[in-house]
Amino acid sequence: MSLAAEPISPLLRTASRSVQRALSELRRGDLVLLRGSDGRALLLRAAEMADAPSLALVRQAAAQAGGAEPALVVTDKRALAAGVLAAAVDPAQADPMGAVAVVIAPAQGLTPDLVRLLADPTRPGPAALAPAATVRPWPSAEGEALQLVKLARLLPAIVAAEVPAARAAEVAERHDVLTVKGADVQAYQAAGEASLRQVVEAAVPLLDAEDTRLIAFRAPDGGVEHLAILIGNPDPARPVLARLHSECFTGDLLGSLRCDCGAQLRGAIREIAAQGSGVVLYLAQEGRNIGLMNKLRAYRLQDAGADTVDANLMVGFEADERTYLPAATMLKALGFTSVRLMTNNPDKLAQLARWGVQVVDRVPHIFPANGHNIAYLRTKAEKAGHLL
Ligand SMILES: Nc1nc2c(ncn2[C@@H]2O[C@H](COP(=O)(O)OP(=O)(O)OP(=O)(O)O)[C@@H](O)[C@H]2O)c(=O)[nH]1
Ligand SMILES: [Zn+2]
Repeated sequence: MSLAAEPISPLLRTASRSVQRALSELRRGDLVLLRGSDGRALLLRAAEMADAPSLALVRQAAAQAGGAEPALVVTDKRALAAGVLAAAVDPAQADPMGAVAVVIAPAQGLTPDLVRLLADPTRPGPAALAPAATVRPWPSAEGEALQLVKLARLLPAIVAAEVPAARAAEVAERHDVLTVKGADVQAYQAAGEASLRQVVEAAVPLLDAEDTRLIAFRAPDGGVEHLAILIGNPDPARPVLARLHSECFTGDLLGSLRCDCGAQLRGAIREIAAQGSGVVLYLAQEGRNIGLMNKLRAYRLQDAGADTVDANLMVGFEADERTYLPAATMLKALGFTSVRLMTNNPDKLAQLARWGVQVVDRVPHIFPANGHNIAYLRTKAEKAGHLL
């Protein structure tokens, strides 16, 4: 078993440091100054925390430097759901996950009510006023700002005021605001996922698989942690029985009946133990990588009639925000270059191959519906192409 010890480049170290700091500022509701890779500068904060005083501060700080009125930036999916965009945007303009930034600049100015109404689908407010919307093709400062709030696990919406690039440093200094570069936001994610490193390995006998070791991986920025659940002693020279499991707090831990995650996790462990050896990768990608809070928002919309795919779009995310680069990195670090993959999800097969892991076989991984998750399973088959 090799230790994945690719040295982290000084460039990535700098990028991840400033991105991580920006995430923490945004989660606290503080301002951040983003120098977009399109050369533009935005003073921004997460829409989720915007109230009257914080909107006033953005407005005043930008105006002082000859900047623009604050606008609201959401994804194309959210703008469509909120009725601000009339038609889908050309996917050629989208970021690598498929999102396009849409800037909404209401003629009467941005108010906390309008921000809430347009950004948060679970908190309806007064009727929308059909404000003007501008599409910003990728890469743009707005697109990079949306990636930041997604990484911060907040609602994918920001309040942003453009300031003249020449005065960006002055604005940041006067208001003691952290500056982050759009190029660093772009570099951060893929590079971090590709350089996960093993931190610790320990024996953890499981009810259904006594001969089990947990091998913990951490991203070099100290952030996300993923686990390999290694059962028995798989021979790396042969295709390894493997399951990629995305974290589901509600299903895995609480036994929620809304999904099939708990049954799939325990079923994978049982099946691998029965066959002798294999690995479950437990990926920190809660809610198809939108985070638990946003998944609960999506559940609210599902309770009001949306399906699991549309609910994600209405909150402003893609239907599925996962990449399996971390999974491929972990498999290779464990010495496994070919797998028999337990899944019904064609995207997992395609992405593993894309990241250099050979999938020699697909093992269906289907469990009986439970009365609460029938619509969820049907939607995965009909809309996400699941092989059920
Ligand atoms: N956003 C969102 N995430 C959900 C919902 N229901 C379950 N999830 C998440 O979906 C993920 C479960 O996916 P997996 O079981 O790994 O994979 P899959 O895409 O179903 O594919 P399989 O390999 O066939 O099981 C977990 O991260 C769950 O938290 C939902 O309604 N909305
Ligand atoms: Zn689940």
